[in-house]
Amino acid sequence: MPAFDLDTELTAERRHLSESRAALARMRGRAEALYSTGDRVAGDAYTAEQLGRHMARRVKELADDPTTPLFFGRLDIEDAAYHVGRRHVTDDAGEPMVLDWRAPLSRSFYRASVRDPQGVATRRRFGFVKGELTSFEDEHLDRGEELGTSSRILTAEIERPRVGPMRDIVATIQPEQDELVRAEITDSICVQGAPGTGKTAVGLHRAAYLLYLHRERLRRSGVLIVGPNTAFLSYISAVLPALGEVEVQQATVEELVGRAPVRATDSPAAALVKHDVRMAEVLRAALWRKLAKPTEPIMVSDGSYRWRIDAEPLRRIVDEARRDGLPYAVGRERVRARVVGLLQRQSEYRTGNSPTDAWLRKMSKVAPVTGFLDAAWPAVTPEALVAEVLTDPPAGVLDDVERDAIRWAKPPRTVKAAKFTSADLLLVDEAAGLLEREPSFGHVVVDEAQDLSPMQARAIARRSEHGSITVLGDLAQGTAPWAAAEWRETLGHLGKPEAAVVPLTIGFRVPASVLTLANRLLPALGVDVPEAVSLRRDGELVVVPVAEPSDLDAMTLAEVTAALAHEGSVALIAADDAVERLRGHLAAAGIDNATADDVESEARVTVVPATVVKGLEYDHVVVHEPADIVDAEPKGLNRLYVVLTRAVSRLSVVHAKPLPGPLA
Ligand SMILES: Nc1ncnc2c1ncn2[C@@H]1O[C@H](COP(=O)(O)OP(=O)(O)OP(=O)(O)O)[C@@H](O)[C@H]1O
Repeated sequence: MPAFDLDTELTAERRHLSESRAALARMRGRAEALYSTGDRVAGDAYTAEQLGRHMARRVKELADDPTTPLFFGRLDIEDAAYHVGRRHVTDDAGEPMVLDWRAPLSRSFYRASVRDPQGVATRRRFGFVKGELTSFEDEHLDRGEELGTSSRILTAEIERPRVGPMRDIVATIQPEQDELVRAEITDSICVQGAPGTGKTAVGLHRAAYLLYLHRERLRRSGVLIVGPNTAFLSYISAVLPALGEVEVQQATVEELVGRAPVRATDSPAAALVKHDVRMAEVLRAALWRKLAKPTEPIMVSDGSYRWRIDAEPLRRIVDEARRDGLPYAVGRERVRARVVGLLQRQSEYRTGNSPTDAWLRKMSKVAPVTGFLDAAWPAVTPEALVAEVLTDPPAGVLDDVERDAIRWAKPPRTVKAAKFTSADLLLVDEAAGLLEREPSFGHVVVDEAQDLSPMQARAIARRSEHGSITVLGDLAQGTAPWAAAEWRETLGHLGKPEAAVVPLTIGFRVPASVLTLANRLLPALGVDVPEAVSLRRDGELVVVPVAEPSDLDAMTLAEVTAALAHEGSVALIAADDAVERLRGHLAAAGIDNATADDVESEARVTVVPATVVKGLEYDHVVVHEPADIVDAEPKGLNRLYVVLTRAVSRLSVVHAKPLPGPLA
């Protein structure tokens, strides 16, 4: 017989939950009241605006989502009980009722063990159904009891059906994940994890953790999440707001570098050259080649005076600015300032007066000075530099075949009229980085990083130069032509060669039976990565061979229909060129279906092109003709590995052609 009565205990916990909810509502009420009086109490318009922004964010942060539990755990430490939840809740006297999961004390909720109890006598996990507290589970660490991954509540959380966008995992972060989430802000880390090991979850929770611990610093510099496509970004978009973090930017690399619209596409050969790291060298050389040794003096008439600077000091100024390693445009302004400085010295010497600011401004723009600059250190725009390189790719770094591959067949008449491809915009971004420094984020999380090209990685490096990064990926899921085969090189391009590579191996998504099938592909993928071990013993795998190719679509439709009999989301994944046809079949059969971008859709079936499904997950996945998915691209087997590892509960593989080699 336990020392306490379960019902009484449950009732007490429910009471604490409702009292905490009420306290949170009062906190929000106070924040709202302050928000609405903000402009009256603030001294001036600027302070009012700042205060208004702060309070608006605070009000948003304090929103209570009735469908998620306000707390999910409790620690008993030396006769005191601490409830651990999504955010701090205090009573009217300021006493804590719920501790934020990121608070130092909460760490023990995730890390304490029998071996290292960290002062915790009992750890309690709560079970919830639709926001209602329905059960709890105790581990008496002081009595040597520990559940680990056999916790019923953890199992239920992992096995729950998936609907809608990704959810947070604060209630069940595992120790190996927690170590990454709570790594120091100065640490850049690279997480190599098999499918479904929680890489994305870890990255997002680390962002939330760092924002909590270093709020002021990161508010100024910002936190950025980089994902592979917009479908993925909308899938993860709800996680940070649910954790109270509403000010994190999310973008694809294309969006980061998208200063002009994409108006053309590259041939595969051209794209390969443009994504190659040697393009950085090509652009750098093309830019600095523009400097010319000054050979003429500068002569400026200024009223009745004439000033002169000889070619020799001008050469020195240019050389020094070059040696300082400044970005190009900054160097140009440095040279201008030094020239004006020399003119100023002459004027002071002759007139005995310090010149005015207006005089200095005038001198910096007089024709002899700008003429000298235009010859010795000409102004250039990033677009113009790239246009120049693509019009006539310089020899030296690239071979003739590569130069031909990227040469514009028909150069545009003006730079403005240039039709840039998405790879060109990366080059423009690289060029912009040579001209001026990008402001750096405080922390950047990069997901699916195995697919970054060197030039994409450099675009991210420019935005995280003074911050740290969390790199998430799986070499086995690399599908881009330039996908990494090992992490060191990518980390070098990302500007963090020293980042530790840490593996995650416990799989929370894919059931063991499905993982066993997908793992058969691993030896053929040409990378050396640890396999995931699935925590999930449930799950089903069905392979449906179709004898008559003309029956393939109908059999696929039948599998989707059968899947709908179960709870949860259903994805039909096919080679990209089959997607429209299959959507047509579903529509004709009256089955409502959505595209992967549309996370708000009510439709239970999503039809996803194989090239878009990375990072996503569905309860039931129907894969249509794997051989076509493999044949569609050079890294088709890697793509198939991604596709097969999207299923949370059930996977059906429907095929008329023979299954690809390793699966047959
Ligand atoms: N500690 C955990 N508790 C409960 N669920 C978890 C935990 N860790 C991960 N999950 C769940 O497992 C699933 C997979 O996680 P996530 O998408 O982060 O994996 P991933 O490693 O990024 O996968 P992929 O490589 O396929 O993109 C998600 O539904 C996530 O919520």
